[in-house]
Amino acid sequence: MSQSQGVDPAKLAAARAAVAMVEDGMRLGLGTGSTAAIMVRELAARVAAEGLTLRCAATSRATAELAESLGLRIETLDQIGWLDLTIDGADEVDPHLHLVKGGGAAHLREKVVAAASDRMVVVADPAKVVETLGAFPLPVEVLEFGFETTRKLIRRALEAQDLGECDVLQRLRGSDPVITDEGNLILDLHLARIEDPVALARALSAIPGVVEHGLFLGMCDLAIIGREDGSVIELARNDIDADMLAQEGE
Ligand SMILES: O=C(CO)[C@H](O)[C@H](O)COP(=O)(O)O
Repeated sequence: MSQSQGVDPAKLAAARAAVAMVEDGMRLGLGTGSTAAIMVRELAARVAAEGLTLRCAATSRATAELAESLGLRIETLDQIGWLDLTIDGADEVDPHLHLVKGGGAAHLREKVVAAASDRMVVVADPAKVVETLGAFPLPVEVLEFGFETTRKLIRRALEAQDLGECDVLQRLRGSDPVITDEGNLILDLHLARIEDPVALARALSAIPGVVEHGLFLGMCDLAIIGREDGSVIELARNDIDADMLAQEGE
């Protein structure tokens, strides 16, 4: 299709395999991040070549702008109502297809869109596949109002889960706070390992100033992991085995 020069071959392979799943007439959610951006370019090229009729909702302003610049029409989620398929990237994917997302500060809209989709397919490179979530700092979108109080409550929740030693750092771009598309702030939780993502998700969601955390549990149906040689591995839940992890760690 359209792109390939200078594009990460593993991300491109994953993006192409996901775009091959798109059928005429589908209602699609378009993810955010570098892999999702490659997917959007591949999708736009397919639409142009085959004249597909699609309805698309974007998970961020950045994705909406990219898609529209490539000729894809973006509608709001409410205009479309429900989606057949969302294709998005991830920062980490574990053997249960639990995800950490939000490296691009878009996990709030990404979660809303994924929750309104029949299927969520993740596109990623092998570095994203982990046995245990947590090496990637967990993004938490929080309200500006009471920001320090919310940070304190998050620290308390982490202490209750024996994660009290971890840094809880505000995400900055240069010296300015990162502001999300919804006008909120991001705290990154440097946890190293998340032994019990379900318990952590529950504890974070119970804090009023937390708008949304980056744990996506039980939402992803399929992860397409691209490889440098252009091949892909498709992982349904519990398919990520020790062999693959060992191989990718070499
Ligand atoms: O969750 C996300 C944005 O909020 C991205 O999907 C995630 O950060 C992966 O991005 P990339 O494909 O650039 O590695």
